[in-house]
Amino acid sequence: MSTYDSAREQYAALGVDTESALSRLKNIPISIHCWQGDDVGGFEDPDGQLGSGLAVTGNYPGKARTPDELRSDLEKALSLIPGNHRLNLHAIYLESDSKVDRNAIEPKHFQGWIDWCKSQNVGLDFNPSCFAHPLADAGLTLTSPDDGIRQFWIDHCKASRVVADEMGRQLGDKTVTNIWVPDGYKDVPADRMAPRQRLKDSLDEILAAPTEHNLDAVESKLFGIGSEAFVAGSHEFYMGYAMQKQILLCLDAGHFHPTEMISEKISSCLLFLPELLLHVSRGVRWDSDHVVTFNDELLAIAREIVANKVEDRVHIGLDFFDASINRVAAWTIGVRNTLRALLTGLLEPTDKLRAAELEGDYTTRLALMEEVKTFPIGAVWDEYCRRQDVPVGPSWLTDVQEYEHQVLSKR
Ligand SMILES: C[C@H](O)[C@H](O)[C@@H](O)C(=O)CO
Ligand SMILES: [Mn+2]
Repeated sequence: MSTYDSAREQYAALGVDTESALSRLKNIPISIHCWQGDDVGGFEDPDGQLGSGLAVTGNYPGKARTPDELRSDLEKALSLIPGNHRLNLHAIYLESDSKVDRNAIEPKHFQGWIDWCKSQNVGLDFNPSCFAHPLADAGLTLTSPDDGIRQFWIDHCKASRVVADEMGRQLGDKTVTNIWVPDGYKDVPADRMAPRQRLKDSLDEILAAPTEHNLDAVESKLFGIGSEAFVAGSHEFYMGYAMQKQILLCLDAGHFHPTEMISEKISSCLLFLPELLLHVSRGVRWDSDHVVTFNDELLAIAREIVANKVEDRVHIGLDFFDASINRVAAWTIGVRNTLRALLTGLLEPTDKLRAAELEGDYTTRLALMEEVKTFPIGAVWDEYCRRQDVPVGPSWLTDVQEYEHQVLSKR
């Protein structure tokens, strides 16, 4: 008997069908963030500085310097990840022979990405980039009291929605467009209301035009480097805004107090919002954007999605950037972990756990939850990788090392 057949029997005895878990997993796309591939650099300016509270540490050789290099690295990662996924692109990854400022971006500047996504059977998500720009140096974009600066960023976000709508149209899909702005203050503000009023007014203007192939999302944050005392786009702000407009709220796992978990928020948010976007990340003491590991919070996030059967309402994006390790490996580790966590949730005996809970039998609930933790999820995962024709176990690392030797080390 194969290890998979034996695992299937073990799960079946608990009332869990491994085959239906695998077919559900196949239909859950992960939106893979392009920015892990080049340390959030983009292709506007090779010497551009990141800033706006975003920081990437590490100097691992071989980062992508051009769109073609980034696409080649993504193709390598995709070949090691089971399933069909999406690409999450920032506006700074545009392609143009001449300088295009952010307020002038057009779909044509992203045609190369759209065509690549089509060729790879990959969906596409988008983000205006309200950072790493002289007009963001003061740390204020959509909340700026300077009308000219504020209008510039409003126009960038409007243009981004036009780009996203066209991406969705060409790919026969809906593009999720996520707005995150760094705006805040290092020290205690004298006025918390006015910046938030300006943010609300800016968003109202940005979202006024209807789109057909685009879903809007807004992302909150507790604090950033340089905005330790106040961030205009707080959780309460965006939760209220998303509810009022019935748009997507983006929950980034690194954007809350370190003991505050987004897994706990998913069910509450979905009672009041149509859909959610997640930025699955891993903060270590702060919003440090480490590669996601197979830890308790990742398991809890995945479990909330599949146990509640809300995978069609929760868009799963990744958001980490580690420049201290091989970047293709970073993607591969993060996406494989996220899928493995979803599979773990899909293999949970949810019906039995919920029945025990309803009967007030918390002993059975706890006992089953603990026993299932050491069930052979690895054998089911390996079977999934085998069926999807991607490397089983850690053998993918040899592929990445070979790619590093042949391609990355020559950059
Ligand atoms: C580059 C990303 O969009 C950015 O990380 C944002 O999503 C964020 O999480 C900022 O802290
Ligand atoms: Mn994020």
